[in-house]
Amino acid sequence: MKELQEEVSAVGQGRPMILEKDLKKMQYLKATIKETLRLYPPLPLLIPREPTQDVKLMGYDIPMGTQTIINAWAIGRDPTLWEEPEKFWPERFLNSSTDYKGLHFELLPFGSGRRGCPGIQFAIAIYELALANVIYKFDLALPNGVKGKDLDMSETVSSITLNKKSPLLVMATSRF
Ligand code: HEM
Repeated sequence: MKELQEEVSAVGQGRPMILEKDLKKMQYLKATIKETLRLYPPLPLLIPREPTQDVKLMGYDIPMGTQTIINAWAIGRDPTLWEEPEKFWPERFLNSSTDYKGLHFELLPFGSGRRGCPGIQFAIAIYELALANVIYKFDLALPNGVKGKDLDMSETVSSITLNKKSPLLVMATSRF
């Protein structure tokens, strides 16, 4: 959080708002969003697919028409793909070309291929702009002396989306 706020403050320089043109200077913000999407993909099982022909994949025979589910949540936490996969560690993306646009199969929050998410650019622009401005304008703290390490980060799936099991309570104090 400290690194994120320092980066956003350095770019904002006391101006009233962070604008879209500022975002390209915020590498830590982008890494933080990637790390969040790795650990908590909003559609953890993407959308089911059916192969249009018989496929042999990694030794498995998948007949045409089989409902196939891709577990992006599990891929994002696979210890053969990620160092310390359970750790929230945005720095892993700072000097890495890995992104979520569907070409790096270890990070698939928006799926991949011709049925991949067409809303990706819009979603990312909104995520970046909203997060940058919240962090820029407010100091955030947990209420009642709760420490970050004690926060309940357990998850649940309702319908097809991933949700936090218990609500996140945060105190926001205006910075200026
Ligand atoms: C953080 C936000 C979002 C996430 C994580 C997300 C994720 C996904 C995923 C995983 C898929 C299935 C891809 C696949 O099976 O390969 C999908 C499909 C889709 N998304 Fe998104 N999405 C987001 C935002 C949006 C937005 C903002 C829009 C529209 C403005 C959108 C429109 C669609 C549509 C229309 C499809 C179906 C594409 C098709 O079947 O051809 N999504 N999305």
